[in-house]
This record gives sequence, C-alpha cells and structure tokens, in this order.
Amino acid sequence: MRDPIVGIVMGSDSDWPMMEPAALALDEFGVGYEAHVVSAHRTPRRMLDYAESAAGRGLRVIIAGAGGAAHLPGMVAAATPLPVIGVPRPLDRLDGLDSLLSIVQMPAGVPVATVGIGGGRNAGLLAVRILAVCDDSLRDAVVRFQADLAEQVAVRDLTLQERLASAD
Ligand SMILES: Nc1c(C(=O)O)ncn1[C@@H]1O[C@H](COP(=O)(O)O)[C@@H](O)[C@H]1O
Repeated sequence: MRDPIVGIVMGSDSDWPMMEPAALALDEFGVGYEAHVVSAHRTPRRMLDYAESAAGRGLRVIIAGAGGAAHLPGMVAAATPLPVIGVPRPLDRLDGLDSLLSIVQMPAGVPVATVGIGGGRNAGLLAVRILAVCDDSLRDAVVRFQADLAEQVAVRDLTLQERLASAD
C-alpha cells in the first residue's frame, strides 16, 4: 500500500457509496489515500485534529464529502492549508441542493473546490490533476486518461452513426 497523500473524509459511513468512486479513481492512478469518517457536527474536535494534522502527516489534498447541512468540507478547509475538494451528497430530501449550497458558497478566503452533486469520481480525478502539477509521470498518466476518454467518445459516435444508418 502506498503512503497516503490524499485524505478522503466523510461525515458518515453512509456517504461511502458516493465517496468510493473517488478512492477508485485514485487507485487507477496509483495514488495512495486514506479514508475516514469525520464529522464537523458530530465530532468537531476529531474533525479539527484531522484537518490541523493533515499537512504535517504528508497529505497533499483532502476530499471531503457530506450531505444535508454539509459543513464538513468548509470546516476542514478552515483548519488546513491544503486544497480541499468538496463532494455534495444527495439525501432523500432536497436532492442534494442543500449539500451543494452548503459546500459551494464559502466566504472569501476559505476556498473549497466543489464538484457536482454525487461527484465522487470527479473529486478523485481532480485530486489527481492537482497532484500532477508537480509530478510529470502523473501528468503523463492524466494525458493518457484523456486520450482514452476521447477514444471512447469516438467509438460511441461510430456506434450511433451505425444505428442511424441502419434505421434509414
Ligand atoms: N453533513 C454532515 C456532517 C458535517 O457536515 O459535519 N456530518 C454528518 N453529515 C451528514 O449527515 C448525513 C446523514 O448521516 P447519517 O447517515 O449518519 O445519518 C450524511 O450525508 C453525513 O455526511
């Protein structure tokens, strides 16, 4: 297991299905991570300990996911100099708009890079891009990933064209 350089935190273990794709994206790029349940509301001291010690423990990026009154990403960002990526979770009520607004509307001076509602995978990929700024081999891997993505779109377009042609 590689040393963790990305910290994945979530307000509850019930957030894991949304956060696991972030972990899988990091796995795809061979980036080490750790994952913990830390809540600004339920475990405020533990949350502060985590955020304040993160940089000193070698983490470089934090991904924080939460639902509802999702204060966790912003509170973590307030207590660490590391970049924080927020992931809003859609709960049964309000479809995640509550989580999104709680995370994205930060006061000036305390940025949280917010991905879309339920955007765990993009959070992982954004963490990889942030790390790739100072890591040439990781940047090469991102470029290969983008080329693969483009190739998949080309294949899908071809499939659509064939379907349209056979419908004529
Ligand atoms: N938004 C927060 C925070 C926080 O922001 O500190 N702590 C827990 N939660 C959220 O409460 C939701 C329900 O949690 P439970 O499933 O444990 O009841 C989760 O989406 C969690 O992220």
